[in-house]
Amino acid sequence: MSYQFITSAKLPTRHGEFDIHVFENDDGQEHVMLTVGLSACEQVAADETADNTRVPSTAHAASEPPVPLVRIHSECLTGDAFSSLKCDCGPQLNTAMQAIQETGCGAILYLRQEGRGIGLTNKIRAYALQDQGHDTLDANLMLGLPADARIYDMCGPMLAHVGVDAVRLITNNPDKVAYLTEHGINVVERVPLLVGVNDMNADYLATKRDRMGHLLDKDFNTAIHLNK
Ligand SMILES: Nc1nc2c(ncn2[C@@H]2O[C@H](COP(=O)(O)OP(=O)(O)OP(=O)(O)O)[C@@H](O)[C@H]2O)c(=O)[nH]1
Ligand SMILES: [Zn+2]
Repeated sequence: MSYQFITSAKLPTRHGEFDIHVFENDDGQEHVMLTVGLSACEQVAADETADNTRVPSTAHAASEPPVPLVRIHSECLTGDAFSSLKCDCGPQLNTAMQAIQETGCGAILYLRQEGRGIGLTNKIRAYALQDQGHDTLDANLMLGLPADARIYDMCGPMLAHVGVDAVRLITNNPDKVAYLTEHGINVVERVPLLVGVNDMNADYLATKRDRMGHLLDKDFNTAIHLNK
């Protein structure tokens, strides 16, 4: 599958101004990236290269350009748009946008892989099974669907478009770290993100921790609580 950059524009948000970039794959599926400060990061890097012969190495290290803070976020219509309490997606998205604005250098890759890649209709079918008491993993399996059908091969081309080959990745999901690392993107740091825990999603988070390998501790409190 190949991914083409289509267009970009400014996007003011309540967290600050981003650039929004749209990409399309061969099937016409759209993925979106929000960026802030990446051209500024590149400018620092370019200045560093130009000054390299004159700047002592310690000073050079001190003024290294920041590694962009990046969130790979999978579409969740119910959480991102409708403030669902069944998951943590909405608070994760907002917190990541805020944190990236605060660092001044980073990106949100908003991947159109609703319902961990099974699509909205199947996710709502899975929710119906969850209403009957099944957990998030079993509900997918009972529908004959994979636990997680997502792919991440669009991330490399999207990041390359803005010159990023090293990231501080905001995630609790080790699959994302592994995928990027295996595909030539240096994950300098994993930044845990735990926000939006409530009585309605505590079991869901526990299932992700206990059955899906997500890096959340017993009481959900080892992850850094970024701003809510
Ligand atoms: N099939 C299914 N998908 C869900 C469910 N709840 C949330 N999702 C989807 O799960 C995706 C988000 O994945 P998560 O497992 O919450 O988190 P992650 O992206 O793997 O990991 P983090 O980077 O730590 O957030 C979004 O596409 C949601 O639409 C559910 O109960 N069933
Ligand atoms: Zn969600």
